[in-house]
Amino acid sequence: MSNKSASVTPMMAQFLEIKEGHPDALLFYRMGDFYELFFDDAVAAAEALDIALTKRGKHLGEDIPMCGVPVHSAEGYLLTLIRKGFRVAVCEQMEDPAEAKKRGSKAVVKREVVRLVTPGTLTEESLLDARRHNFLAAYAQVRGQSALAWADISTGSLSVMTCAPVALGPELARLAPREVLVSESGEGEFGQIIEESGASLTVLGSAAFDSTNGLSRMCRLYSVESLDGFGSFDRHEIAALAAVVEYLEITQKGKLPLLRPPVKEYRDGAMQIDAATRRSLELTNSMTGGRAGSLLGAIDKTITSPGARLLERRLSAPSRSLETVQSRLDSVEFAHEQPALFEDVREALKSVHDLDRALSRLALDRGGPRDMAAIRNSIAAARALHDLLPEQMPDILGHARAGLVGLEEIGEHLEAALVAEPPLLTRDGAFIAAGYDEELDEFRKLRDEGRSVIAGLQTDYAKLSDIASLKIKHNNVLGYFIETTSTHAKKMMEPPLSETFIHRQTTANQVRFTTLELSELETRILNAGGRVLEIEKRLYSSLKDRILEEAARISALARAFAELDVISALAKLAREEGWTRPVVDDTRDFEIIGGRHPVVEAALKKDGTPFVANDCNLTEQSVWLLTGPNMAGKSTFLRQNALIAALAQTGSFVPATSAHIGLVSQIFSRVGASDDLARGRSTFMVEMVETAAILNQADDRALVILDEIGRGTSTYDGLSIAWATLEHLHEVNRCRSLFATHYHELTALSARLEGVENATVRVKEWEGEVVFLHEVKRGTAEGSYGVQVARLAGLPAQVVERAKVVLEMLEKGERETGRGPDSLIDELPLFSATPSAPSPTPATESEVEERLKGVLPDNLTPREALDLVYELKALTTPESN
Ligand SMILES: Nc1ncnc2c1ncn2[C@@H]1O[C@H](COP(=O)(O)OP(=O)(O)OP(=O)(O)O)[C@@H](O)[C@H]1O
Repeated sequence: MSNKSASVTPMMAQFLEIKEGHPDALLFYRMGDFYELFFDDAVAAAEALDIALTKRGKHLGEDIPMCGVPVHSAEGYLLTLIRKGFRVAVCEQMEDPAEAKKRGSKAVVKREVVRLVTPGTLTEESLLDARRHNFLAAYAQVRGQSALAWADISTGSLSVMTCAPVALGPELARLAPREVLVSESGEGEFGQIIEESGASLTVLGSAAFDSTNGLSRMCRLYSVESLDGFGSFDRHEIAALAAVVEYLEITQKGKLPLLRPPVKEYRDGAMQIDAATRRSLELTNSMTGGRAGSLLGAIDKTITSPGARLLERRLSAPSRSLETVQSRLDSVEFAHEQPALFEDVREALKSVHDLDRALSRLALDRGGPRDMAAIRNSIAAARALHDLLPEQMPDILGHARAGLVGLEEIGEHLEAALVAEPPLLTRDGAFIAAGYDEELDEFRKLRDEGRSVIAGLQTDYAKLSDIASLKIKHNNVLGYFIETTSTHAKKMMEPPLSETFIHRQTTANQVRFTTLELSELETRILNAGGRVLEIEKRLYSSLKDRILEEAARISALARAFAELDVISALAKLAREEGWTRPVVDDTRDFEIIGGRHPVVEAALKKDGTPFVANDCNLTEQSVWLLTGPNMAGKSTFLRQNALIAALAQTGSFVPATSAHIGLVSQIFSRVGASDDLARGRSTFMVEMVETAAILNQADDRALVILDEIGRGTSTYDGLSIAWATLEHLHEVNRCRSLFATHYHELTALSARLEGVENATVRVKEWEGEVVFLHEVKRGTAEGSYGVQVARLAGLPAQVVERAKVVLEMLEKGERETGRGPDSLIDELPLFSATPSAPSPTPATESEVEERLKGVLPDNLTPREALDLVYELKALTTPESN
């Protein structure tokens, strides 16, 4: 494709040259109202977008494949392409085609790539999920130390954290960045981890990660001599930050977004939750991927998008600082106690906009008047909120309140400058309010009221000439002109009137004139529209500068809104759902009374089924060994306790009657492993890898939840692994754990291990059926009821009956002979030879009843009656067929 030949048209030559600079992006080549794509780009885009592939001219004797998308609807196509993993280089026309023509008929319009659109660098509202962050991250290693930096250019946040390679996976799982940068040398080691996190991987040259150049790049960005004012950053952290900034410069073509100073985060500041735990707890995403069905989905009552993003950040990283947790809880409690006041706060928040994203678009010149109006309206809302809130409030609320003021001046300025409901784009003007700029008002008057200005002039001239019939008219040849009948020609063309009126044309009955004033007026009217636009654009630009000067304060306002939103949302949730404030302290206690699983509870509520609350106490005995039949509610119980801990340390009230939680450092949860075919691991292998991670990492402040460890292998192997794992947790990790198992043999361990308590989820047997009570009680399960549960699931009656027989024999055999299943198997009669066990409640009963219901005995012939008897017999005893 880069092979140029003499037959290449100038335009194609330009295309090829630009494309050469962006080999791994689709090139959106602007041609008038379309972005055109050529060659392989066209083929790939046409398929991805499901649009027609055509051709345009020839290159080296071959047709050039082409497709195109209209500029006005390009965003939708961009979104599809980005979602499908492409990156797009947007190449614009940098001059008016008329300019190019001046250089000769063959001259090509100047074009340049103005932006590279990649998953991590989106800013358009339509391309972003308002309630989620869009992070771009970079992972750097300098002299054996590593750091992860991440930015959301749509909000301007930039953070960095020292992050050893083992922590990379968990941190990526927490942040869920859309795109991660690594250096060429890091690709081999980290590429897979990054891709497994779901992010798109971008490899940059090592120079982008150079910490010395990086430091000066960062200093230039913030116009400072050193970064010390923002905190102390190590070389590897600077390298990661600098790579993010470098990449933004590359993709935004030098136009840097408004990045706030970098914030240094510490891994041990937050509860550590690895990727598998996040998945199994469904903290912020459900198993199926979305917010719906996740804990976040169930608890999010925020009103604003920045509030939703803050809540997600908090819930993704529950705090490990007692001070932070208490302070958040104090604020939620305050809001909880004043429902009326905080309903008003929520009402006021409805007129608050996404300030961070508006600011970012303005800074990147992708904004518009509506972004300014968003800032204006939000400042007005801030004032209203400030008036609502009392002076004396807990810290976080107090700080938020203080952040609501200080922008009055710019607020008033924007009130005066902008119309109430400005249009989206600057292109067509009409967003600056009347009375803001005299010159603009005048030009608008000329443009809009041109006719009446002219009508006024007509009256003036009629008076001056004393010709009542004098008219000012307009045609396309002359433009505006003054017209009188021929009878007045002489008078008009003689002094003193000829000093004012200049003769233009004489027709059969009329004479036409102009005046200096009229032609000036005409030029002004003609230019007025253009001038109006020009002035509006100039004013837009100076308003934008004013806003950007206040960016730091506007960001602080945005944070204040988000904080108020999160706190009032959590308070509302607690009130509506009857949640309580947890006691969080520095102990290793863990006692939940009447705990509930918020997501399962909400799902049950829809069917009108009540959720059974359950207690959990790991204070005395730190390990609970939970047995109970399938479907009894073990997984729900396990998860709910982990979720309650996460919620408490997020700073939220919790779904329980009371909760006492000693700060949890890490949560590990393995609930129902699944295959990881992509990595070539079986269910069992995944489970073992994950169990290994827990046993190697859990410290004595961890909370570990293990569900049916070892079920993916043979009974004895599984039992032994579960046994040893439980012992290790108890003796070595010494953490608080909930351990659910089907191996009833394990319950014997509680007698030997002091810190192990048996618990079970109760069921009742009623008329041969299991009834789930969902109640967790200390003690061991009486049976496993697996066969009964299988029947509930609709397993064919024959299979259920057969399973019962096998089970009975196995149990009996083991009891009486102490032999294992292998030796018993030979003694079991084969399936076909099984005596038909009378079923207490045959599954076919209803079929018989149904068949009988449709029979009218009086209408049956003897032969039909006999057939019916055979038919019914067949239905009740299928084995005899
Ligand atoms: N406390 C509860 N109150 C009411 N219903 C519950 C409760 N706990 C669980 N359930 C219901 O029981 C269903 C099964 O729960 P869960 O998946 O926790 O069972 P399990 O014992 O882990 O089963 P398995 O061993 O088969 O995985 C849930 O989907 C829910 O509908």
